[in-house]
Amino acid sequence: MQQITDKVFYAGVNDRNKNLFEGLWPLPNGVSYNSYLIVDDKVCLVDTVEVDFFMAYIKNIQEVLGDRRIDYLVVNHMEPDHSGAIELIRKYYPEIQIVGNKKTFDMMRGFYGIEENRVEVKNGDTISLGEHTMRFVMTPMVHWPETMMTLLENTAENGQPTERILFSGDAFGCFGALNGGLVDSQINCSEFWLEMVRYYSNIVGKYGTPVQNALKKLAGVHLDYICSTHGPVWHENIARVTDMYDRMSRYETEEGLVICYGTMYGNTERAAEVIARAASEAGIKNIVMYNVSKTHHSYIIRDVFRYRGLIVGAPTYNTGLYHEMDVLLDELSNRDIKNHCLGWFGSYAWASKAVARIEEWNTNHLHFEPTGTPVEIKQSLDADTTAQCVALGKAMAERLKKQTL
Ligand SMILES: Cc1cc2nc3c(=O)[nH]c(=O)nc-3n(C[C@H](O)[C@H](O)[C@H](O)COP(=O)(O)O)c2cc1C
Repeated sequence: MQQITDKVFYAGVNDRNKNLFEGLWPLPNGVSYNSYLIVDDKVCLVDTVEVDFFMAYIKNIQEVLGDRRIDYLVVNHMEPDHSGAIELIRKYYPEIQIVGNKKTFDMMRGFYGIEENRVEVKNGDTISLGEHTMRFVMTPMVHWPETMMTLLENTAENGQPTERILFSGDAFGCFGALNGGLVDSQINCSEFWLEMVRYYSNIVGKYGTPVQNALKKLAGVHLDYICSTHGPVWHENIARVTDMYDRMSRYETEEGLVICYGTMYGNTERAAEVIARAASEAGIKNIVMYNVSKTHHSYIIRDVFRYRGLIVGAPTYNTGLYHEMDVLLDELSNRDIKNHCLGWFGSYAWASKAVARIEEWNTNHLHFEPTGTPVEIKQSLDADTTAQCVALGKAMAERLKKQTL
């Protein structure tokens, strides 16, 4: 049994079996589905877990509660990795009242056919559990329309709560199973920071404005714990994770460059090496390079959220753009990323299309600031195109050094 405060317990589970979260995102270190129990005069369960883990989950709950019944189930988020166990929870606790907002219940009807024992809440509504009160904060599109957060406050005599716990749904969550420890102060969090960026950039990244709106609603509220639905409970690092969310949702980046290329026979790759060397010589320290066919795109997208500069290059393939690069540019376009510079290059053997196609992606979808002169390499690098690659790397470095976008 894992306890967070005198009244709040952990009931979640770890998934070290799944290869791809949402069928898309690699889980090298697994993932946790977090669920919490508030045990006050009334008992409240906050979110559930993916249904495959139900037997482990119900044992966790019973370990905390014994035969005690659960009065409420708060559903902060309807994504099935958190709502999947609702139907089974209702079988064990048939009188449980489900707390959600109007959109939660629209989805609950569609996903699970549940229409009864519902308590509908709006932004700012409260439910008292005894010594603690739950306050509901609507945070639509972080990252589904029904998303909300639940702020648990103790009922202080002078009206000023002395303890606040935010059950934040997927916000502030990250990939990575919990290996024994739960609260950040009990564990070495180093592996979680980049995984939080990867989680945010790939899954929530499109919704910067709704995240900013949510952060505004929480501004000035002193929090003692943030209990998200994936990864550690934040206690010591609350300022760090809220600052990370603030910066990521404003698409704020560090000085740095992602160079990403597709290649079959190495000519495009050689050009990427020349560009990287030139950017490095011009003073850029943070340069990461990826072969788009080798590295899962979620890691590339993560680093695009970290660094302001992006240079992409790929061969022409069947009168189009090398497929993996097309896919990556589509994925990046889908995330409404702002405040970035883009350079590009490509190679071909008889009729070039790659460079034009990358430019189309940028003009029509990405809208990054075009930086440097694109380079087209026929068959292999020669002195001319080598010099153009040097110029492209240098131009990007100079642009990144200027800071403002
Ligand atoms: C299956 C295939 C399709 C290709 N299609 C085209 C094409 O439509 N137009 C063209 O100019 N070159 C085409 N090429 C040639 C490559 O674009 C060219 O050799 C390029 O330099 C390869 O870059 P790399 O050495 O980085 O793999 C094709 C090559 C392959 C293997």
